[in-house]
Amino acid sequence: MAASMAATQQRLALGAKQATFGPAVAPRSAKANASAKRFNGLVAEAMSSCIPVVSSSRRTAAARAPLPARSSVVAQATADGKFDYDLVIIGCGVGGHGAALHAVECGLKVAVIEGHDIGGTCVNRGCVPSKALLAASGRVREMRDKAHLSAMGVQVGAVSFDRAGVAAHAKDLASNIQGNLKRSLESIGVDILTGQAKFVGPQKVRYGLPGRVDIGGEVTARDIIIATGSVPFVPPGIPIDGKTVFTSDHALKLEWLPNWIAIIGSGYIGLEFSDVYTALGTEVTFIEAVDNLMPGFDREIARLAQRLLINGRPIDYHTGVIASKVTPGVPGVKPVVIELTDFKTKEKVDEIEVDAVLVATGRAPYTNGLNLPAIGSATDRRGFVPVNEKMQVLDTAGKVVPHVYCIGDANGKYMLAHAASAQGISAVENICGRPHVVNHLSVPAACFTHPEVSFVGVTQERAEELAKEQGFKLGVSKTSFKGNSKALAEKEGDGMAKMLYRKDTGEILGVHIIGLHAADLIHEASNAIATGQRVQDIKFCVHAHPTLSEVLDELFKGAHVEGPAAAGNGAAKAAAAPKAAVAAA
Ligand SMILES: Cc1cc2nc3c(=O)[nH]c(=O)nc-3n(C[C@H](O)[C@H](O)[C@H](O)COP(=O)(O)OP(=O)(O)OC[C@H]3O[C@@H](n4cnc5c(N)ncnc54)[C@H](O)[C@@H]3O)c2cc1C
Ligand SMILES: NC(=O)c1ccc[n+]([C@@H]2O[C@H](COP(=O)([O-])OP(=O)(O)OC[C@H]3O[C@@H](n4cnc5c(N)ncnc54)[C@H](O)[C@@H]3O)[C@@H](O)[C@H]2O)c1
Repeated sequence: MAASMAATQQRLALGAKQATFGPAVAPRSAKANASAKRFNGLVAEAMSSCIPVVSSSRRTAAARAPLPARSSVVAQATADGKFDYDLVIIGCGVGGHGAALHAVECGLKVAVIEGHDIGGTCVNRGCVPSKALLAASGRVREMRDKAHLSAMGVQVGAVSFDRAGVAAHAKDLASNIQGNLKRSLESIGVDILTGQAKFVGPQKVRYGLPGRVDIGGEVTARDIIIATGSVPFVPPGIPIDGKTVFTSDHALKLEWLPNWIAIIGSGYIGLEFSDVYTALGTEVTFIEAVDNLMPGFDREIARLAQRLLINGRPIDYHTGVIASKVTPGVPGVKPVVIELTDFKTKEKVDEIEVDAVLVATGRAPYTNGLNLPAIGSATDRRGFVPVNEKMQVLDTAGKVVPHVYCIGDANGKYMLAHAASAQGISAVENICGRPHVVNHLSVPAACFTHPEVSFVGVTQERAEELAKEQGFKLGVSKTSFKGNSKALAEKEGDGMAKMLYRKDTGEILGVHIIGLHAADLIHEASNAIATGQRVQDIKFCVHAHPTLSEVLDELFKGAHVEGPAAAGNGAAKAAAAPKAAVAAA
């Protein structure tokens, strides 16, 4: 599984390289982009329109911007002549894309049906453009940090940036990567069908675009994967005007930089945008329903994150409150008014005025319109498609619907891009008759702030509960970036890593990192969990010096397993290695 995932990623990287050096490079200037749009309907509509948001009271059924692209494809039947395709994937975000690549590798005849833009949220309105904004604004922050630079003997003059240039970087990157994804599918013979798809019966899907008789059709497939993703969730009482009150969909366009922005929600999106905004000179006020900021993170890591990412920056916060009513303003003329209500008592506690509001309160599945009753299924009350651990869709009685799978944000298991892709690969494995289950506890997560925060597995709070429930002794090992030569050379000693493990078996339960390049560092831990490596084994692995990865090396070496498991295989393997090397020589 890890190998096929890596292979998929390699193909993605290859696609990117081809686009960079090959003839199909997307133009970078705004003018050139404009002309490219005329030829690439997929890109054009994606970039110029906003997707619907889900309000808690009403699901916006408004059609996504129409995608004038390919009309219906006349498919040649599968080998047995029974179906048009072996596999049809509804939705071509990163989940659908990953599944399609793996399915072709497994010899299946595949079509994807995409209703809006290839690449979905991640490429067009998520991971990719947000990381471009973080990269550019992070550079501004770094170059303006005179104290940090002068401590290394470096002086810089005034540092300026061009907002439109930063925005163009994000837009161009998304457009490039969207093109790469599309080409990577076309090059291996995946049919890309355009339109919103819905079930019209078992193993049969109809797709099309409102008002476009030239686009659409009906296809049959032996297996179908639903990969329709998610859209921003907006709580009641918050009207989105896209100008002064907006979601990440609008914020990523960086159309203006308010002097003061309130960010509702201090999760991934809130934190990453606070990093972008404060680096570019905007003051931030967090409004968080829970009593502490970053409630989804391990408490100790969240406290340090608060010190590093919040306290030293122009950020204040209100916790334990919700924005019960928001009245949009007019940019530069009239402020936005936010009524704050105590989350527990429901009493109005305050009113604040800001220039803009970013709503970052989670995401809702985009699953309406799929017509699940046609296959005997229905979404749960939050709109997620119910699945079992093999990603097979369940019917209203909880039984497996044959030949239908759901992956990614639409099933709500873990709303991350790489989780969607891993689930897609897993579903294809199951379709091919090789039973497979994704271990979500080995799926890493990262927040790309400066410094980054990353983790895999459970928090310390959850690990303590597990230790009590299951009667084992919990081990906690910690290291600091302050003792790491590479981090100190970079004058980036702020940060820590923490590992939670079972003292009796050495099983790794969770690893949390905050510090320079934490998002890259976490993979040694996530791979260890995925492959069942234990502390007593991994502590014998050798890390290059001086590297940040030694933060993890120390973390593993600092762990102590007790009892019979303590010796592990590591010592034995380490002792055997020289003999093996001699034998090989
Ligand atoms: C601002 C932001 C930043 C993010 N950053 C990261 C990050 O750094 N790392 C990370 O791992 N995750 C990140 N995420 C989350 C990540 O984007 C999602 O988890 C991921 O995109 C989910 O992939 P998916 O394939 O399930 O769905 P999506 O990417 O949402 O794709 C679903 C696709 O299905 C299409 N579709 C929907 N209904 C139909 C239909 N009926 N017929 C045909 N097509 C349909 C949609 O148009 C869409 O293209 C971020 C999200 C946001 C909003
Ligand atoms: N780096 C990444 O991997 C990355 C980056 C961005 C987004 N994402 C994904 O996108 C999804 C959405 O991100 P997000 O930050 O919107 O959601 P989130 O679930 O990470 O955080 C939402 C926050 O909003 C708070 N909240 C909810 N309702 C509220 C209300 N009415 N008033 C005040 N606070 C409220 C919650 O307590 C929580 O802290 C996440 O599931 C995440 O997986 C990932």
